[in-house]
Amino acid sequence: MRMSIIGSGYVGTTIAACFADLGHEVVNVDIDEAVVAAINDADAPIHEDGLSDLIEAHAGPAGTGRLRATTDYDAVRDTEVTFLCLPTPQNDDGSIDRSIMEAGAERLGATLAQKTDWHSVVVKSTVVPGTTEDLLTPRLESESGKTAGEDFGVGMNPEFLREGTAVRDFLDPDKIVLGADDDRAHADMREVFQPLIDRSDTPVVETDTRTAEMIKYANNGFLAAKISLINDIGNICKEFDIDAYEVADAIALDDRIGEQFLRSGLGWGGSCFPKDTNAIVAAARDAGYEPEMLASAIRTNDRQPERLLSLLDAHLDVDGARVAVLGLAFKPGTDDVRNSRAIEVIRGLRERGATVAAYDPVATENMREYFPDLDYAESAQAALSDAHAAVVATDWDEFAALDGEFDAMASPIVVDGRRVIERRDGITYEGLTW
Ligand SMILES: NC(=O)c1ccc[n+]([C@@H]2O[C@H](COP(=O)([O-])OP(=O)(O)OC[C@H]3O[C@@H](n4cnc5c(N)ncnc54)[C@H](O)[C@@H]3O)[C@@H](O)[C@H]2O)c1
Ligand SMILES: O=c1ccn([C@@H]2O[C@H](COP(=O)(O)OP(=O)(O)O[C@H]3O[C@H](CO)[C@@H](O)[C@H](O)[C@H]3O)[C@@H](O)[C@H]2O)c(=O)[nH]1
Repeated sequence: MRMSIIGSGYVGTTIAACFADLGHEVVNVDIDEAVVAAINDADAPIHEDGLSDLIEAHAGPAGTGRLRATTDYDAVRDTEVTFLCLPTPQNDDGSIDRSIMEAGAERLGATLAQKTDWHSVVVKSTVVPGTTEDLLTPRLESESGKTAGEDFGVGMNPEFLREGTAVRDFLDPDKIVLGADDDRAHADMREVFQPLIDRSDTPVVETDTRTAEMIKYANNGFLAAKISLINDIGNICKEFDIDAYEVADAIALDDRIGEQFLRSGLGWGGSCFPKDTNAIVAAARDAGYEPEMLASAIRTNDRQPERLLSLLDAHLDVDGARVAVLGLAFKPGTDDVRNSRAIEVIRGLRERGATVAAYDPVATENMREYFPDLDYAESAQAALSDAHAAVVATDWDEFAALDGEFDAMASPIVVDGRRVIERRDGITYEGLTW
């Protein structure tokens, strides 16, 4: 199919390259000229495993020609289906800011006004239940002068990919959820995903747009709460001098619990769990329901960085000390630092008067936007050198291999928020929940 993808960030770029790989003809539309230029030069604008290869295969002069990018919304006119992958950031009260989606729908609607044939619009962004039906469809209708369900279709297809494994997750998903309020939009979405469905036997859930929107929040809320629950259990374990990882391994043997998302520690960050849990809590409250469990999951998550710092306080007067922070990305495999727990750790260290030496294999440039004046090190070894303590905020594999590097510390105190360093002779080691 001929597809346009509006918004070329972590989701839009990944799915555009993957859809091109599945045989579709894809154009990415983004307002950021640097992103557009990168894709047209066959470069990945973000760090994501496997993405460069796909972009190189399909974009640029040497590619198949199935992937290109532009800043011009008119490109939509030559396509049959458009995916909206625009950001839905968090407002101060936790609710989502729908203004970017609204503006995108308006521009898309104005473009559709000039189209004579059927077109389907698919909302890929995470939006609270009712957003597609009550806000985006009316904007598309008013700007295009057309009627949804008659002249164009509207669907909602939540995305479940994880950063760091985005390409793999998209091409081998656990499920595909197709929400639409009319049959033709459902059929168009199915056609787009058919090559994927055929090759991977993926279960497809067909539903209406509101339910599809809610499935996304339920999925993320459940997973975020699962981590908060294991963190709560982990904090209890720490008080009783029990290893929470041994406990987690045992409960994971119960099929009803399962082994995934039981890694306790510094908690969940990223562009999704914090924003999405807050958004669904705000939406529930707005509707008159107090969601105690989800609100509590957020509170548990919020206090983990301070728990880590208080473990450090027990070993060192941080005021005036040099503290190495190992890991800045919100998880390994990505350069994304949005809502990274490292941000809270660094804030807490600076409030205590520490000098922070920070290191991450790929996320340093992005962290500079939050903290321009940290001492950013070129390697873990350089960050550890002369440090009075180190805290581990991201579970990058390379940190597990650190050994003699600890010898260069002024005092070898390691507080591990991600269980990545082995306890060893010669360092004072403190795990957050073990
Ligand atoms: N990041 C993830 O892992 C993930 C996974 C599933 C769902 N989601 C959801 O997908 C949506 C997009 O997330 P993301 O992480 O890809 O966002 P992002 O911030 O990485 O990218 C958004 C892109 O949209 C562009 N943009 C902004 N306004 C625009 C406009 N008016 N027209 C065209 N382009 C515009 C920006 O330049 C940017 O490149 C969000 O709702 C998010 O919650 C994200
Ligand atoms: O056992 C675990 C697993 C994860 N995390 C943390 O949880 C956060 C989120 O991790 P992960 O879910 O792997 O990454 P995301 O890319 O944020 O993906 C989540 O958010 C996306 C955006 O909505 C969804 O599409 C994905 O399905 C959902 O897993 C990170 O800070 C991890 O360090 C833990 O602390 N313990």
